[in-house]
Amino acid sequence: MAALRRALALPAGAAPGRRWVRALRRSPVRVLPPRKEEAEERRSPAERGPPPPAVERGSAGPGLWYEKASPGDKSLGKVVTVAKSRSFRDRHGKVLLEGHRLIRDALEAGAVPRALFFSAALQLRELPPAPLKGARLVRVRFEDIKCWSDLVAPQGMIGIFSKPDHAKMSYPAAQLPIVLICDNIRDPGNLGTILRSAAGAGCEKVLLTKGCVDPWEPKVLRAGMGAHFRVPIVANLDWESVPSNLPSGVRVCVADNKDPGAQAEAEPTPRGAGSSGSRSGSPKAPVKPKRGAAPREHEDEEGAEGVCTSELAAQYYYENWMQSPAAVVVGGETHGLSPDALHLAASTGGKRLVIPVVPGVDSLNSAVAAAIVLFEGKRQLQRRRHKQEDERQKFPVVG
Ligand SMILES: C[S@@+](CC[C@H](N)C(=O)[O-])C[C@H]1O[C@@H](n2cnc3c(N)ncnc32)[C@H](O)[C@@H]1O
Repeated sequence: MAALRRALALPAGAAPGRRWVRALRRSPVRVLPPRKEEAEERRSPAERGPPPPAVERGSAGPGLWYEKASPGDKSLGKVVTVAKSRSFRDRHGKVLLEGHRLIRDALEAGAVPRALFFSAALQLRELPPAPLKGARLVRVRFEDIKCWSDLVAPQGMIGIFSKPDHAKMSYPAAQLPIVLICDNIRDPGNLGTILRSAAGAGCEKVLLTKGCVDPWEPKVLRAGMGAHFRVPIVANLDWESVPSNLPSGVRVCVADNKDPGAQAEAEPTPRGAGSSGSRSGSPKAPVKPKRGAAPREHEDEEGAEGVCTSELAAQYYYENWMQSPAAVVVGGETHGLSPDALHLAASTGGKRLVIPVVPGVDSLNSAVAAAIVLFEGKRQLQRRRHKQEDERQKFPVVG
């Protein structure tokens, strides 16, 4: 039991599940006698010193001791499988990170490693050594890591970290005063791609409402390509707590695929029979949903007393909307924008931003829509800054 607990970097006394117990029974990992080991865990890494002589060990630098897993040790593979599960993340507040680059990014941002499995001591030397001193380091065969890995090209390194707390991490300075809000994004590939775009645009932060896929799921991490350590992510928010995570005076806009300008053009037109397909009309008029029609997010669930979301004006995304600070909501793959998102936008004087698409195409992928709107926000901001700079140069303040 203690062996698996140690491998999963769980505190002494943590109650492991049945799967772990089964894994432990088959574990040939060599450990200290349990009681002694648990006392050992309570000591600081500095007090602990090198691993006990019962464990074959090596050194990757001053004070950096690692254990060598014995050949044929199957238990570590199980450890990795368990550590990939959502229940492990939720119950123990730990996440699994794979790949040298991602692990280095995590360490540099201040994430706390608990256990690290690696295949070459050289790789370990390329990581910042200080945070590693508190972690259990285990050298395993590259072949084993390849078996456990989810990557197409495994990099020989897998780590178990405390689930990063955005408030305690350090990120590159934001370059775009936009908070992106993900409203029920369920697909891991989409969420990872959205995070990557938000990090690429230099967003302030990303809020994930309850119902979004867990950002620490391996597929999200994979698609995120390191974005998790470049932009703060606040997950699992209910809509009541979204406003307290936004800057004051923010205007919340929503990316909306329901283009009112397109409604009049529902009939398909043969290719070449008219313009390029994009609409010339403006979507600006607020849309009032018809009573009795299929429930649409614009309907006000709170009745006449609530915020009238049907009054949320629509405009094309390339028309001016960017003001600092801003927030943008992108809707989920299946249901699109939630009534809560529309309420929040209406209550902050926000707009619906429509990316026009050709007739017959219902919507874009949520990650694509998010990227288009974010980078357009960035373009508008830069254009305004350049204009202000030009004006300053044309009319310098004398005095
Ligand atoms: C796949 S779409 C949602 C489709 C959903 N079945 C619906 O009809 O609402 C996911 C989200 O991407 C964004 N989106 C997709 N296409 C868009 C467009 N043309 N303009 C603006 N946002 C768009 C919206 O936020 C939308 O809620």
